[in-house]
Amino acid sequence: MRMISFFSSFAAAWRDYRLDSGTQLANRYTVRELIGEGSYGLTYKCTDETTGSIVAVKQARPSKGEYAKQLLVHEANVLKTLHHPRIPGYLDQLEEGRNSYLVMTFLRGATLEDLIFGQGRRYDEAESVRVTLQLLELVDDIHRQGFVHLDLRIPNVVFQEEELYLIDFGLSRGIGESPIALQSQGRWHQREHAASRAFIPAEPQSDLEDVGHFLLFLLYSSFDTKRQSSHPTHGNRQISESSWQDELHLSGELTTRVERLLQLRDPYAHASEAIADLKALRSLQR
Ligand SMILES: Nc1ncnc2c1ncn2[C@@H]1O[C@H](COP(=O)(O)OP(=O)(O)OP(=O)(O)O)[C@@H](O)[C@H]1O
Repeated sequence: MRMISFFSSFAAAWRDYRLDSGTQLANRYTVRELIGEGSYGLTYKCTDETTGSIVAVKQARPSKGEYAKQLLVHEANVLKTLHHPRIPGYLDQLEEGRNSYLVMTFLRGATLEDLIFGQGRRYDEAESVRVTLQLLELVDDIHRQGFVHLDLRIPNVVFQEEELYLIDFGLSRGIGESPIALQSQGRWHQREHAASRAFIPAEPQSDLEDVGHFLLFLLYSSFDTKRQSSHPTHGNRQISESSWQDELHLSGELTTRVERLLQLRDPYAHASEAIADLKALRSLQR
């Protein structure tokens, strides 16, 4: 059994080899460096030789087969429809050999996950609310365009000069739309993050609940330095809901807002309602 798992991870690593700097894709995009990787994609910073501009090229992770390709095509379709200056713009799609690629506008900056866990950035209550409001404004706009993101997590939020951007629309769906592309998947996919998220209702409330977990992550970033007891697992969306109230010692006003986002009481119906409520809190904090 252990030999099988050794060989399957070896095979996955071999199939997911990184493209070297200088590699040309479709005689147009020159790879400069790998900028990030997730479970389903490897993203490269490339030069578009026809325009001279820097672009981001996301490759469907070869070891994840057809499923990663389906997610990439889905993401491309979403980005073709959705338009916002704070999300990547769709540029192109390529098939080369057995590989599929999505070309999009390049976002400079670091993900919130890198800022908190890599650079030790801390967010106090006021800053956590300010950043969450930036996210909610963007999410509200996405909802108004008829979509839900459904994967609002700190690795999917990028900061460029203190401005917030959102990436990874692979799990995004139209509001009310049924789950995508899981029909042909083997059992091993069922345990994975994307599969576990695929059946979440495509409703604005699902995103608002994720925003609640996002806000807790920001708040826990300063809790970490103050006390050395329990803290959320790296990248894990499920922070213990029974304990954060005891651990974080938030003001009553902020606790109520987090609970409403997490749908533990009187849930917000729309992002705009949460925005108005957090803005009211911010004026109390001043
Ligand atoms: N448009 C972009 N500009 C700059 N960097 C990007 C862009 N898109 C993605 N990245 C980088 O690539 C990384 C992986 O991208 P992404 O999250 O879309 O991949 P994924 O495989 O779908 O991830 P996940 O496992 O979270 O589903 C990101 O964390 C980010 O660092």
